[in-house]
Amino acid sequence: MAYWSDAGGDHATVWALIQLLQWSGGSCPASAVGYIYQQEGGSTHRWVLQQHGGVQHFVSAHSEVFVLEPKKPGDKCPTIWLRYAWEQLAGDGVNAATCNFQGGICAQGAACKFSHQLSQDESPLRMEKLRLQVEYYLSDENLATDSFFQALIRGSSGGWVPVSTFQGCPRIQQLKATSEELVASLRWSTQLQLREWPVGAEEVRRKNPLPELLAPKPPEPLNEDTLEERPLVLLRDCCDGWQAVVEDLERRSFCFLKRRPISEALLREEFQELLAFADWQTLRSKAGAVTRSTAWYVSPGCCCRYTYGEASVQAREKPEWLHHVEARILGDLCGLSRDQWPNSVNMNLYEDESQNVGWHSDDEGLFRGCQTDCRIISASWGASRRFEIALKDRSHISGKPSIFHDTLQGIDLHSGDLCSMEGAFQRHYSHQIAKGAASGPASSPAASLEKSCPYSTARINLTWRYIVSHKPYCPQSRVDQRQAPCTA
Ligand SMILES: O=C(O)CCC(=O)C(=O)O
Ligand SMILES: [Fe+2]
Repeated sequence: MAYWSDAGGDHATVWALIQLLQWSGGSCPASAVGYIYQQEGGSTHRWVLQQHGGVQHFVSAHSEVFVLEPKKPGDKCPTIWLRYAWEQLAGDGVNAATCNFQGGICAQGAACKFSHQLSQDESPLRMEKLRLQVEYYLSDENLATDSFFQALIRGSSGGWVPVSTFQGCPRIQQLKATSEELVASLRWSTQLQLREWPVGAEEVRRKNPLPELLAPKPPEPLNEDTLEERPLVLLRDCCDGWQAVVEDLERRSFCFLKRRPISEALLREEFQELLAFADWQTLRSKAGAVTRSTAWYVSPGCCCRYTYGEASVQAREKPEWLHHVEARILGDLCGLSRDQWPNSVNMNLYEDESQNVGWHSDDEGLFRGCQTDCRIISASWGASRRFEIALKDRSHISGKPSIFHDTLQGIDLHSGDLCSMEGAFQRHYSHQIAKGAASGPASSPAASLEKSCPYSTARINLTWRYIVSHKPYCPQSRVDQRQAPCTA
């Protein structure tokens, strides 16, 4: 049967209390935060409370289990966890006013013996990321086409999936989640049911019936010319040192990588120069959070603005100070003569790993990247970040542009690395800079730099592209309709 014991505030404590609060409609006292509940077989808290005559009866009969003492120094204040739980419930449409624990803010003040610090790994944001990712794997949307999880669920008794399975999934691997963290995050799921017994073999399942697996879609006709039919000058034809990340002849799509060919000292100097001199504009999400900063430079005579979603950035003429960076990268490392240099460069500044650019292709009309062969050259300075690419899934069930998750591959871009996207890559593939750090060890000795130097945490990216279709208001629209030099 059930047993109860006191143990400082952990996830299980909060989860049990939330169950209590939801069930009691708010009559449970705010101080009822110091117990942990476990039961062999993993029945619900609600059932046990019912057996004990309801919350009020249980609280008065077992007052000894409601203690507000940390078990060891550093145990986190249960009310901190409660605050996030409260936000979670409020977000899910539960009337937060019925949760009678003062919004989870610790009312003890300095008298509270618990710790109020949360490490980054325990942050509610990370928990939410993990939960949302697992919920996605088991969602109607994913299971309509994901034969792996369909087979696993159909083959298991009761539809249970071991939590450890998700550790094999690319996004979870990228987040470096432990099984314990996954379990902790899933306690907050309203879509999934978690079975926590036996410990170490926890399982999760959908609350709703499994959707049908849709027949695989017939492959779209590719309609791409072969390189023999229509030659394409690739950067690897211009100079050595490029390794293929994508060499998809069928789709005429290419992505190449050139690892850092220059000294750390020079990279750091260039980073500082770009940081100080570029005309950075902050981009924000709809919720107001800074996603990254950007700067946009074009060749003389052009005034095409660059548009990101709802933000539009004014063009600046490529400045003098940029010339030596362009000469090193476009000239020395890409083997391009001056007249072959791209006529625009977009700069991105990611101040830390929470800033990113989500899945997209560089399909702006300016570059005609989805209509013609398009060469894009990108270079990195500072912190390493994960560059991910995947085939586009245009007819995704969600109706929104999406990717084929099983084609996702990623490379770590370190300081000094060059990356290219060429041919019809923008038509067939999407790319992103994922949130979070790169997965492998950084090749740059960032650790040896001063702590305060943003070079160790921030990343600057320059992306060179050819504007081939100027905006109607730009004077160049009347004079310059040349093809990008990659089209032979
Ligand atoms: O930061 C990067 O490496 C990629 C940036 C990018 O994809 C873009 O600006 O379109
Ligand atoms: Fe891009």
